[in-house]
Amino acid sequence: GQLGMGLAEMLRKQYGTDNVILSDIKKPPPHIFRSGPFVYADVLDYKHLRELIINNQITWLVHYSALLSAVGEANVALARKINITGLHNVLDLALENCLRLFVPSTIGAFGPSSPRDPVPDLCVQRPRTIYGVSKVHGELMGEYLHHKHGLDFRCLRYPGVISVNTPPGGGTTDYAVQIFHDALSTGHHECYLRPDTRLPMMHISDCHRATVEFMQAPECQLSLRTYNIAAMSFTPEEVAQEIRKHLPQLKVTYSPDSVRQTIADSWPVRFDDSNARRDWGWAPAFGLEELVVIKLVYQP
Ligand SMILES: NC(=O)C1=CN([C@@H]2O[C@H](COP(=O)(O)OP(=O)(O)OC[C@H]3O[C@@H](n4cnc5c(N)ncnc54)[C@H](O)[C@@H]3O)[C@@H](O)[C@H]2O)C=CC1
Ligand SMILES: CC(=O)[C@H](N)C(=O)O
Repeated sequence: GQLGMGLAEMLRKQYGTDNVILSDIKKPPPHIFRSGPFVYADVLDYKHLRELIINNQITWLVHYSALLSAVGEANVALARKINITGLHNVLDLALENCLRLFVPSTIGAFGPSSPRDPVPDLCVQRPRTIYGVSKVHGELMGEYLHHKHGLDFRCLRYPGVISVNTPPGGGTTDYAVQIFHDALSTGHHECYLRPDTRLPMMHISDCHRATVEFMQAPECQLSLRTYNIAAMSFTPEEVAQEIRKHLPQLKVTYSPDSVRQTIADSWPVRFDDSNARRDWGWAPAFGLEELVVIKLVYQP
């Protein structure tokens, strides 16, 4: 997906093009296919993953494959398979082959009984989506294998990521990507969330940088294996208002979708990322103002 392609690009700049293999079950766009090694790999195919790891002398594994929150609710059986069975395959392979393993978690790993403003790293986690349940399971499995067998498992809970202008994978925070696309094309965005729905968000470049910096942090600096990372929190109304500073004609109408609104209402409104800041020096570069400028003026 979007996040994997961007992260591969960043890692290739640091570690060399041929030293980073991108994989998916979907065909990437031609410029990605040409930009470095790409292989087909299904996370449900354990033997094939093992073959890839051994034949390519893999040392780090970044596991991004997942069904996101809204799509997961629409297909729970598939989400369970990809998000849980797929994760188990990856955990076993990482342990077996002494790989450093990164798996992202999400604001979706919290639920209505978690503190929401702000949510700390350690608190009640009772999410009500299959996506959230699978992510909490991932956090716990990774930490368990770290403590029991020394697996170098690292996990960041990402906010909603504002990626480039391509269709996102069916999440609850996708409107925040779509609204920029609509602002620049038709000038009209129909939002599936209520105007006052506040959620933690992050520009994709901050997300990639956090991931790489966290992966590179010496183990002795980490007091946790799963950290919240934050950059900004906004509502549809606030982001629309900020966009109108540049494109005053933007029109936003609201037609809340009950599935995604219910999910959003159960998620944190703000992330407490003080542990990430203290332990390995996390600091975001983009707030709402900078996000809107880069999206509308430079459009990455
Ligand atoms: N985009 C966001 O706002 C956030 C993303 N994350 C996490 O980051 C990761 C990446 O997210 P995105 O790139 O946004 O999602 P995405 O939906 O764009 O990408 C997921 C990728 O997984 C692939 N996939 C599906 N089934 C597979 C299988 N059986 N084997 C191998 N690959 C398979 C899909 O083809 C897709 O390219 C996910 O784990 C997600 O939970 C966490 C929080 C926020
Ligand atoms: C925040 C996420 O994990 C993802 N973007 C989603 O909305 O499902």
